[in-house]
Order: sequence, then structure tokens, then C-alpha cells
Amino acid sequence: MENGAAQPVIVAIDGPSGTGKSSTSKAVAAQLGLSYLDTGAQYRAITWWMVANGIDIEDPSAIAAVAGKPEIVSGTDPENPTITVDGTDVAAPIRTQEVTSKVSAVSAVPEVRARISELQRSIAAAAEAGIVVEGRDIGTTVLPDADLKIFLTASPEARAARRSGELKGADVNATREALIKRDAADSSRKTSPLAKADDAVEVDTTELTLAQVIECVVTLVEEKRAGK
Ligand SMILES: Nc1ncnc2c1ncn2[C@@H]1O[C@H](COP(=O)(O)OP(=O)(O)OP(=O)(O)O)[C@@H](O)[C@H]1O
Ligand SMILES: Nc1ccn([C@@H]2O[C@H](COP(=O)(O)O)[C@@H](O)[C@H]2O)c(=O)n1
Repeated sequence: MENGAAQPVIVAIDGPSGTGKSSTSKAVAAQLGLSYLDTGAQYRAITWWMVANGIDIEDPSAIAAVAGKPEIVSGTDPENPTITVDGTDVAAPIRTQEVTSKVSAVSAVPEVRARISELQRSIAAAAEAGIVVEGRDIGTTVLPDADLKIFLTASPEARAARRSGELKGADVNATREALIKRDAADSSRKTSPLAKADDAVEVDTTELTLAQVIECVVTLVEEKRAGK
């Protein structure tokens, strides 16, 4: 575009757990002046609400019946992403082990996915400069027309080591088994499973530092903007 603002750019970053989606997406968005959306936080938030309201997580119809009730609001500043449910800041409680162990069951329910996907599309459409949206089904289902799609991967060993570093004292093998189990559940659900879009660029981060991954994605976005 000549003599005007750059066109908004939509970047979809998907991949299994612990591959670096959040760290990379936040940094890329901050560097390029884009908004940032953590869609996993939204699924965690609705799971937190289900638990807090005594909904039986083993019962998809019970989850479906109340999927429209909680009001979830995501702040999209990459320097300060926020998440509230019915006005309550849930940034900390959505990261508990209890929510992590239950989120795949809740996110597999089609009514939950329909509600959250609609919210994600409206947030992306409102991002004036563009947005980096990270999750599991962004490139395949939520934003299939994204300007750039990235699929991050890393070996389970590397991902477990990264997560164990975060959760001080956590057993690496147990962490590895837990993330493999969550990926299997997310990949095998019927409705918009974790998957690489056919036109996504796959980046294996196993042997890369976070700084290298960020640089790689920034370059891909800049190339896309330059029409290369
Ligand atoms: N390339 C990398 N090298 C080393 N550590 C990394 C790399 N990428 C991310 N990390 C670290 O790995 C951990 C997990 O990263 P992050 O939370 O960004 O992954 P994620 O894919 O968003 O995970 P989840 O899907 O579970 O939310 C963080 O501590 C992060 O700093
Ligand atoms: N687009 C997405 C994003 C996430 N999920 C589900 O949420 C869980 C938590 O995601 P994190 O990125 O915070 O680890 C994830 O395991 C999925 O069950 C999803 O379904 N779709």
C-alpha cells in the first residue's frame, strides 16, 4: 500500500504443547507492533469456570449446555496479555495442574469450540495493525485465510526439559508423559483437532534457541509483507 498504513497481517501459530508458541508469538507480536491472542488461555478459562461451577467434566452434554454462559475477555497487548472470566482475573488459576489436566476434555466439546472460535475470529478482525494468534487449530479452522501459518514442533524430550525448567523440581519423565497424553487427546478429538495446515511452514525448534525461532518467524512475516 503506497503512502498509507501497512495492511493488517494475520499470523497463525499452531503446534503441540511446549513447542514455544506463546513465547514466540508474544515476542514476534511485540517486535512487529501486532496484537497477540493466546487461544489456549481461553480454553483454560472456560475450563476453570466449569470446575468452579461444579460442572461434570466427564459429561460433554453438561459442558455443552452451559458453554455459552461465562463471559471471557482476552487482552491482546503482547507486553501484557490478560484474561478474565465474568470480570475476574484468571491469569494465575488457569495455569494450575487441575485445569491443565481437564482442559482437553472441555476443549473437545463442539459447543465450546464453536463459542470460543467465534470469539477468536472477532478479536482477530478487530486488530487494526494485525495479530499473532496461537493455538492448535488456528491455521486449519479458526483463520484458514491467515496471511502466514506456522506450525512449531520439537521433540517430546526437549519440550519436557523446557517445561520442567519452568516447573521447578518437576520430574522430566512425568512431564514428558503428561504432554504426550495431552497432545494425543488434542490430536484425536473429532472437532478441529490439533493439526498442521497444508500451507503452514513447519519449524522444528528442537535444536533452536528461542531467539532463533523468533528471528525465523519475524523474517517470514516480513517476507510475507514484502510480497516475497
Ligand atoms: N526454542 C526454545 N528453546 C528453549 N526453550 C524454549 C524455546 N521455546 C520456548 N522455550 C521455553 O519453553 C517453555 C514453553 O514455551 P511456551 O510456553 O512458549 O510453549 P507453548 O507451545 O506455548 O506451550 P503450551 O502449548 O503448553 O502453552 C517456556 O519456558 C519457554 O521459555
Ligand atoms: N486453539 C486451541 C488452543 C488450545 N486448545 C486447548 O487448550 C489447551 C491448553 O492450551 P495451552 O496452549 O495453554 O497449553 C490445549 O491442550 C487444548 O486442549 C485448543 O483446543 N485449541
